[in-house]
Amino acid sequence: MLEGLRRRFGLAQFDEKADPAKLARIGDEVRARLATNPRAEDRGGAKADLFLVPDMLSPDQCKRLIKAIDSRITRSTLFSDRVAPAGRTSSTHYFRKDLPETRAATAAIDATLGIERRHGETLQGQRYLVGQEYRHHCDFFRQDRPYWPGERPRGGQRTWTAMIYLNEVEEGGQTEFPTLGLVVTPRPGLMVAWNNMDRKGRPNRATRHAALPVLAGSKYVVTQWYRQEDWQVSRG
Ligand SMILES: O=C(O)CCC(=O)C(=O)O
Ligand SMILES: [Fe+2]
Repeated sequence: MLEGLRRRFGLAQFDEKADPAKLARIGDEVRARLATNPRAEDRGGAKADLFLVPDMLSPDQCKRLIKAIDSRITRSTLFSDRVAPAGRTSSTHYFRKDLPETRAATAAIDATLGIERRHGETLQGQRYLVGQEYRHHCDFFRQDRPYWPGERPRGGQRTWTAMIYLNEVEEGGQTEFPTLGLVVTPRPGLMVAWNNMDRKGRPNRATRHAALPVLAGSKYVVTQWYRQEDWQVSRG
């Protein structure tokens, strides 16, 4: 098919690392699991698969994760070339996977979603100070972007995002999903988990979201992104 036609009709070329059939199956499995979890609250409705699950981590676990984040932190980067450099102003911590608090957090998230550890990216922590934010964006990858050849061999497309708030923010810092009409207020231990794909296994733009600016206090979260294939730290 001609490249121009493909682009005009928004048809992505088939890529086995972003395979709609596989992505739809992962979406179905995780949604079915969360839908039968009495602690999970469905907030995505017909537009997206999105659930809230409270008390994923104890207050003590949250405190220890915050301490780890503060111990080693660097300016957050963007995978996307489309978000303005000012669009993500938080700082990031990459958790060592052998630490007990990292293992406890990833085990709890994996078990709740029913996704195997091999699909999980390195667990990240984010810290937002007053004025810091992450403007509206989607977490999925676009195959027509310069970052895709780099992300593709590292496990391919992103499937689910699971984020757990670690503290209460004095003011601001909510996560907003404008298309879903949803604003989530940070609460320690609360997880928000969503499928970045739609039910046909294609990127779901209804999952567009932002971390609203922190107005007072600070905000700490851990974020787990899952990939269609096995996560690879180095390329190959
Ligand atoms: O911190 C938040 O509320 C959202 C963060 C986010 O969207 C991301 O890190 O991709
Ligand atoms: Fe995001």
